[in-house]
Amino acid sequence: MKANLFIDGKWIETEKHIDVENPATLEKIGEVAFAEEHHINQAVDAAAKAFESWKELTAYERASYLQKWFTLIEDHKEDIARIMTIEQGKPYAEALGEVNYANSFVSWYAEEAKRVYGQTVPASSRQKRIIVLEQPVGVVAAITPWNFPAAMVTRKIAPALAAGCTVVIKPSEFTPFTAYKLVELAHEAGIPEGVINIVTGNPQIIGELWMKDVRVRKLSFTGSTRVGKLLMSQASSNVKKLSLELGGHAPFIVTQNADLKKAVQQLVLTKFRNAGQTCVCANRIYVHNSVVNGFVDELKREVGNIKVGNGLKEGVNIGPLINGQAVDKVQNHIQDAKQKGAEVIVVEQAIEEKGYFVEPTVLVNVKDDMLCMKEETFGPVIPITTFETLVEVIERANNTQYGLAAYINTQHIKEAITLSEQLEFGIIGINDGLPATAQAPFGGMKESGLGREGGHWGITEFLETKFISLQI
Ligand SMILES: NC(=O)c1ccc[n+]([C@@H]2O[C@H](COP(=O)([O-])OP(=O)(O)OC[C@H]3O[C@@H](n4cnc5c(N)ncnc54)[C@H](O)[C@@H]3O)[C@@H](O)[C@H]2O)c1
Ligand SMILES: O=C[C@H](O)CS(=O)(=O)O
Repeated sequence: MKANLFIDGKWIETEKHIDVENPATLEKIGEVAFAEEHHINQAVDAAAKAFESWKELTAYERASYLQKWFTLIEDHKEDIARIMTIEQGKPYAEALGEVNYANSFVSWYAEEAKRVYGQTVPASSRQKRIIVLEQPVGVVAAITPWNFPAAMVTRKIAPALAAGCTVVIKPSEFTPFTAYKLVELAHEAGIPEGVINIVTGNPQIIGELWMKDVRVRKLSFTGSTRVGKLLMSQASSNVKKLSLELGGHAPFIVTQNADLKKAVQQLVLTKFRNAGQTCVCANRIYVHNSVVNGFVDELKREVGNIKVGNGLKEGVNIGPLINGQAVDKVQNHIQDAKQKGAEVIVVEQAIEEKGYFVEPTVLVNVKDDMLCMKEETFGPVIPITTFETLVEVIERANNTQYGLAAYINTQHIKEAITLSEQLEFGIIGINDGLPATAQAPFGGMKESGLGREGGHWGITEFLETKFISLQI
């Protein structure tokens, strides 16, 4: 595979390239363009020029372009899913699911474009009339991660275009081909030149240039909290609007009133999706001490059915991690827990290939001072600890700098409501390990980010509110 830059409606060759590897086989799968400084600035030139006409289209005209893009993504979803599995590693069925999830944002925002309403406000003076408009913010810089190479792209581009904004986007250099394919289809859908521009290269240089460019009025970033803080600092030089979707460290609480079989099913769903490489996966499992033995027995039965391998192979549930650094981090968390007294239960696998694979691992008798209880593990590791009271588990679950997702497993309504209201997280799944959906607000508190993606919340991130006072 090969991808050139796409700027102002044209594919642009570059002298330098970045190799992209298949994390399941470690083979080179292709090379992606490496943007020089003038390309990075040209992308903003193109987006700024296109904004002047794109913002003047009616919401219905923009919606029509998005609908055509939706149809082309649907027609090519198998190709996109295959690209994703080869460059990111997730099993093909999961990749196909992500393409459908990604495309649901395109269809949702094609409709939401038509519901960007203004307001009139009763004036306190008889001589005045108050009108409130919502207008597109302008050129958006979107920077996206490798773990959801399609959904994190459309979750930004679709609402931005629907609102009347234009976009310069930099996907992760680990998984660029999915994003380039989506942009190719947007071009095929007739979305005018300059409305979407995509570059890859040196992330730090691209970020610095876009953050200091005053024509870029909005940064929409999804990635680690570390990089999010860096970009936030750079963006402050010209007070850019910010949407930050950052790291998470989700608690997964199983009370004494939980349906243990269902709780285990939801845990496996949230934990092993994308081999545990999701911002909302359960990272800390708190089980009431009266049910922990039954829970662990049920979990062992469920995890014992999991198969690790190349995501293109039938029956594989978990693919490789994205790179060797990711494997080292996960193994470090496992060794740290073991040294501090955890019991390590590894689900042995017969893995034929030499990729970045990690076997599903359950850690029992986990203590709060272990690394896996404080840092994003981002791998197929389930640390289990116990608790006595709701007050205790709420305090321990909230004792983190993150605030993205949390999970509650109980059949007791009062417990569910009490926990939901007191847990400091932007997304709460009650007996639901997979809450994310295009119509709901996705995002976090504390160091998990700013703003929301999805639903009407997602389009307001790309709008400026203007107050007009008319003296008559
Ligand atoms: N909250 C969410 O919705 C969400 C979704 C997916 C992933 N994440 C988080 O993202 C992280 C995993 O993704 P990742 O490893 O790609 O994160 P990352 O922060 O390393 O990279 C994210 C993007 O930022 C770019 N980048 C890296 N350094 C940069 C710099 N100095 N300036 C500008 N751009 C830079 C990368 O090339 C990539 O495109 C995890 O922490 C995960 O929790 C959060
Ligand atoms: O990891 C990041 C994604 O946002 C997870 S989800 O697919 O949106 O739940």
